Amino acid sequence: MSGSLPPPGARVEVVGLSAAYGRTRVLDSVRFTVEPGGWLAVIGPNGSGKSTLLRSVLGLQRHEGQVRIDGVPTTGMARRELARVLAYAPQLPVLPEGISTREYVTLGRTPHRPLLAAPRRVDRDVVADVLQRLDLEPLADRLVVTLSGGEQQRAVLARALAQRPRVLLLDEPTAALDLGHAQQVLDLLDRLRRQDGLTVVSTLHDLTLAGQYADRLTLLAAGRVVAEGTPAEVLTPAALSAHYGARAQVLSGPDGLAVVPMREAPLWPELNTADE
Ligand SMILES: Nc1ncnc2c1ncn2[C@@H]1O[C@H](COP(=O)(O)OP(=O)(O)OP(=O)(O)O)[C@@H](O)[C@H]1O
Repeated sequence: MSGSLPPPGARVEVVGLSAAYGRTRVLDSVRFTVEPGGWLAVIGPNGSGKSTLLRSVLGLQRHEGQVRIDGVPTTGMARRELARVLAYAPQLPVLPEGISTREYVTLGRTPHRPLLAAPRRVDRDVVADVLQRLDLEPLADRLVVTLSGGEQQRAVLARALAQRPRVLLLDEPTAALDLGHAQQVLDLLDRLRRQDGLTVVSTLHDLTLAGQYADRLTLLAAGRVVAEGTPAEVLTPAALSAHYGARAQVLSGPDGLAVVPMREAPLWPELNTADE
């Protein structure tokens, strides 16, 4: 991103993070560290606490414990200061009515420009750059609420990237994307972290993509970290069986691991031999 590179990424430390909804505890003493330029994928079955964890890191969710950015607790940072460091792309964003995709993405520049000031040249340049990188130029003047689900997901990511954060928190960034756009988005994030040192923390249900792109995985189950490490250390058939109740093979290839679901063995094998 010439002339508008994000500043180098930051170290993120989460220590003893717990959260509850009412009396129900959904995160229990979660701890992880992501180095600058690292990519941590938080994985785990439905309801294991992944979104709550991201929202807690952002300070959008009441929690106990501490989040530190380059050693500084986020509780000591002003909202605007935090927004210059951390950006977030939620899983189910509520998009504003009546504004174009370009205007929506420009909202990402808010923490960087003087209050109430119109977008400056640098803001317009950054927005044009991310619109182009995410194939959103042809949609830039459409009302953002009229975009398809996958287009809206790219617009939300574009807004987060326009913020030029040092740390990007992504909740299921590829959930609504077709395979080509999922790879385009993940490849872009991969380049940003390798070239510019952007730190990425994402949830990902697609374990093959998690294994290909993240360098560390944290597996949550019922709000606790039950495994952490490299994809090869965490993505084992035994862990997938124990925590997802899934039957899967884990294959290793040049681009990393692939998690291949296995069908249940047929109850009546002779039905599968009809054309033998
Ligand atoms: N606002 C809420 N009030 C009460 N319970 C909630 C609320 N939001 C989430 N929960 C519960 O907290 C637990 C963790 O939810 P969370 O959304 O963090 O899980 P997740 O791992 O992101 O799930 P998924 O993979 O399905 O997106 C779940 O049991 C969920 O039902």
